[in-house]
Amino acid sequence: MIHARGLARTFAGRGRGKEKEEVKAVAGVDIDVEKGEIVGFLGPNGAGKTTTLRMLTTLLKPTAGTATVAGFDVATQSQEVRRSIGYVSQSGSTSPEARAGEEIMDHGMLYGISQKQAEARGRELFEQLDLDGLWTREPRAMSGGQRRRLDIAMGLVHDPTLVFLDEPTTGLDPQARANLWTHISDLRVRLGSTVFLTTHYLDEADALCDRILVIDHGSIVASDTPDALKRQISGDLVELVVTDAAQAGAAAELLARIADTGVDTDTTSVSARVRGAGHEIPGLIRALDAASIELESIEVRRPTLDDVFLTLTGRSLREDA
Ligand SMILES: Nc1ncnc2c1ncn2[C@@H]1O[C@H](COP(=O)(O)OP(=O)(O)OP(=O)(O)O)[C@@H](O)[C@H]1O
Repeated sequence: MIHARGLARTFAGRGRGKEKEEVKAVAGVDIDVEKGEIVGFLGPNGAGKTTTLRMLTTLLKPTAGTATVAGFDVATQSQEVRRSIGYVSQSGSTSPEARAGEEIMDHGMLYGISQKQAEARGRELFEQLDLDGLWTREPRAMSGGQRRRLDIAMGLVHDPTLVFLDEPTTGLDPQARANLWTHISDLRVRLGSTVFLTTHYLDEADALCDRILVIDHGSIVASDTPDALKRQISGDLVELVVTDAAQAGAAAELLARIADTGVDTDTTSVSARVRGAGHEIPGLIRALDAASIELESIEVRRPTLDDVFLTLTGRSLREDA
């Protein structure tokens, strides 16, 4: 559905001095997305997510590389690409004064479907996306979650085989986000859609996506299932907090015996990654006890996607987001 090779975009710097330098927003990415996949495109602010999405949706010309989307070339067949895809931008596309139903019908007709078809399809999408009873409501009088679902309905009214969603849940409360995840997953079940979405949220990518592409500084640094990415991290994070900072060194020595990585010590806190921590912890506690090291707490944490990101890029995605 999406096949990009060496896709790149450079922007001319507009400022003075260092700001005049070119910005390599996307530095030559290869992307393959197959039919029916839900793929998450993840990365911190400024990593190149929106620029890539805008190139794939033909809104921005690449400075190098090639891409086919839904079987059409983004450079030479932009009309065909646009007719085959739905694109829901970060800001949404509804006008606050229009009525929701009119908006969706106008949008369908813009894509060349008849008024009758647009109304039938629009009403069907309202039902599927829990927007029943809101056909004549103005988008400005809707909740954030309802407005975002209306944006998605607009992106789907012409039955695209491939949908691009740019940060679909940013700004929504946790319940509205989880609700939207269900609707996005349903798109594939009901319509067989392929979904390519950008997100800052690791939990979103984890819950929703079959596969995750991580982009950092314009390059793709990982592409795999959420589970496989998490498996790349060796071991659970074990963190001990000792009562007396003077005993941290001795605790670090004992932790080092079972650790798969170096041990980090910060005043009273001592941590390291330990493979199979569940088996190793009882012995560690006995050893600490025998050495009369008093613990304030012990915590074991399974690897998260944030750990994957930290390992790949040396930065925490959560901090950046
Ligand atoms: N029109 C432009 N002119 C100059 N630089 C740009 C332009 N658009 C984007 N950039 C730069 O390209 C880089 C990538 O931006 P992009 O919007 O693709 O990142 P992003 O991953 O989508 O970020 P965010 O999560 O904040 O939306 C950034 O350094 C940005 O400042």
